[in-house]
Amino acid sequence: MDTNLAVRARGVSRFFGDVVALDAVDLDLAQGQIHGLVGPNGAGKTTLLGLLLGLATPDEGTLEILGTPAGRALTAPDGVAGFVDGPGLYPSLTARQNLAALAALRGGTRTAPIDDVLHEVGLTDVADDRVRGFSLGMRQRLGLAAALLTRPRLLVLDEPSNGLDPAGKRHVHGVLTRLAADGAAVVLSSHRMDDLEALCSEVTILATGRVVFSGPLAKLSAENRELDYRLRTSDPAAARKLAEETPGIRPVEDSGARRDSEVLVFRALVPALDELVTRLVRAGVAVRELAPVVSPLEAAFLALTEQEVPAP
Ligand SMILES: Nc1ncnc2c1ncn2[C@@H]1O[C@H](COP(=O)(O)OP(=O)(O)OP(=O)(O)O)[C@@H](O)[C@H]1O
Repeated sequence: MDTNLAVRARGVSRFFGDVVALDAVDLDLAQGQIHGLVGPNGAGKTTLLGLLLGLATPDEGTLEILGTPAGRALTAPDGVAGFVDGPGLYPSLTARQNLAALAALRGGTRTAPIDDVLHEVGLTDVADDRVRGFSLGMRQRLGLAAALLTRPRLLVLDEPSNGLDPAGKRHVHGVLTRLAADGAAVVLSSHRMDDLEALCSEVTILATGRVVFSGPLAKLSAENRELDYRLRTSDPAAARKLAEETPGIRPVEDSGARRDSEVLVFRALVPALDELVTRLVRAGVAVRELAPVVSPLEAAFLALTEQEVPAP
């Protein structure tokens, strides 16, 4: 067994009647890493996270969590915390009382100080307010605080950025990054590719219950993959002409960009892109914006799950 792995799944399947929610999933989650889980609706993300939380057991395959084979009993494995389908909270209790109730359930000895976790997720000011009046984002943060209370070595989160405003999101990202830096494994699902790219070192892409990619985000980089790019310059006409003359640059006509638009959209590999930028600079054309229309992760997601690329 690889002791650096927080999770090792081999051939894990899970069925709901005729529905194959997970189909022979292999997954390695390393300690000290934040791992993103993406996939279209119904791909099996929540089902997989539920297995890690002990909410269900695999119908086929083997699953090791923090070095222990997942048994048949439906209990959260020791050292694992998190939630799927939103955190379970008592609405009539305050944030602090919710955490105290959870700490009492855990025996109180192995938990982190309540004030510390409230501070960590930025809920100190509303610690004594009833959860009934909390927004979705505040509930998400309290759910995270509840998970942190148990000092998890594996944190499992389903759409943790749901309902968070930009400041709340930054807060949560900071918490997760610190947790991973301290050696915990974090796995989270999200439909927000920008969140995953900002946070995760590794991703797994699921499609209809199967793993279609799993590995470092860097492996999905633009190096070996043609992407669509948007280019805005000080001289759109000159830029268009230079792009047409540069080998490997293909204009994308059906992208919604009009001929007279200031923005040029084209498809290219990175070396052709480098060449075009060099030619623009040499011709005295200033590059004001050059960016992929969709990020490398989103492009891979769309390609691997066979979804249509939206027009820019
Ligand atoms: N309790 C259940 N009973 C029957 N079918 C289920 C159950 N839970 C999940 N499924 C089915 O299993 C498949 C995977 O569902 P799951 O919720 O894991 O997907 P998901 O990737 O989390 O989707 P979403 O992005 O919409 O949350 C779907 O076809 C779903 O309908």
